[in-house]
Amino acid sequence: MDIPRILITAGEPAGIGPEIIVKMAQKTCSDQLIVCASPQLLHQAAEVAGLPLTLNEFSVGSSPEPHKPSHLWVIPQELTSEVNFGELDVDNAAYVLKTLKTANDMALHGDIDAILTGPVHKGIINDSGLKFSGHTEFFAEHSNSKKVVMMLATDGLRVTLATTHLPLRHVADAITPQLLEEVITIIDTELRQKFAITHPKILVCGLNPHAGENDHLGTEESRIITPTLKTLSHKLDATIIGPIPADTAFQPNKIKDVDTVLAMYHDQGLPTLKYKGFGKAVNVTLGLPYIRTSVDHGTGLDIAGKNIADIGSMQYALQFTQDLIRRSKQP
Ligand SMILES: NC(=O)c1ccc[n+]([C@@H]2O[C@H](COP(=O)([O-])OP(=O)(O)OC[C@H]3O[C@@H](n4cnc5c(N)ncnc54)[C@H](O)[C@@H]3O)[C@@H](O)[C@H]2O)c1
Ligand SMILES: N[C@H](C(=O)O)[C@H](O)COP(=O)(O)O
Repeated sequence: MDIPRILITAGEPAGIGPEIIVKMAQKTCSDQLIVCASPQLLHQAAEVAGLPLTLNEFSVGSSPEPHKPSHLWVIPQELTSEVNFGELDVDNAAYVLKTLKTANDMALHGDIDAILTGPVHKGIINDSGLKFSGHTEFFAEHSNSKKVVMMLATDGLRVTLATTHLPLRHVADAITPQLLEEVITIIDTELRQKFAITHPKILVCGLNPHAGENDHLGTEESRIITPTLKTLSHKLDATIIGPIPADTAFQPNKIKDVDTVLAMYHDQGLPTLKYKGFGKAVNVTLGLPYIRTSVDHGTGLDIAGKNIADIGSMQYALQFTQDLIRRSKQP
């Protein structure tokens, strides 16, 4: 029997990532769960959670085994500094990126079937002198992917983003025909391949208030978005609707039969998604040569070490990852 291998990165060591992994490890799972993290940190998180944990070092040549509750396979990575939950430490930033690089390399090499990432803290990584915008951009760069797309999904809504971790003042300049064409083509392809949707329906938000209000509140819609959507409607076998004013794009009757809402920027799309589904949503990167998913939340520094972190999103992301793997293996 083919048992998929899912590699989980524990993320920021001082955040809630290690705790939610240890909590999730108590559950059953038909796939093999491997964690790339410091073993000492995972034991520290198990102590905080008051839960049993047995770690075994993972070896690529071993036969895959289904997950055993309270056990985890581990790819050890050394921390530089001891961790106090809730307290960021620049000295451990390189450790975080090493876990991501290890996951990327193993996925490219076919040693694992998917990567599921725990939350990282972008700020502390940059404070350490290492340039980092997010997992999405990191994995795109390290897998040599020309373009990738961030999607967050919960039951009844998938939001995709034309731009990701970009300062708001740069967003308008980034919205070009080429960017929209690349992004929408990836969404169209991946909705078919990863989600088995035969004729994708994509609702595209405008950039400006009221989608530009006939050019009185911005011209990106008439100059860039509308003509590009027209071209793509002829080129792709997909229904592309828009640009729709973002303030009403998420009305239930508008989204009820669309496969994704494409927002022009991070905080145009994600607040709605996180209002609807925080704690039961997943982040997935479209356009990578491997499957990569993540939780919908951040490092939760305010609750780290308190044993109150909820594992809902981690469980949702795990189930979603398993579904993606199964679908990818279907002929
Ligand atoms: N997947 C990722 O790596 C990811 C995702 C989002 C944010 N981040 C990063 O996380 C850091 C902190 O971001 P933030 O404070 O805006 O968002 P956050 O998600 O860490 O916290 C927002 C609020 O939600 C609560 N919360 C988060 N996860 C929870 C859980 N599992 N159970 C219970 N409560 C939970 C927190 O306590 C906090 O009150 C930032 O550096 C951000 O960039 C990373
Ligand atoms: N944009 C994501 C969110 O708000 O949930 C988060 O920052 C994580 O992004 P990456 O997966 O690129 O790290």
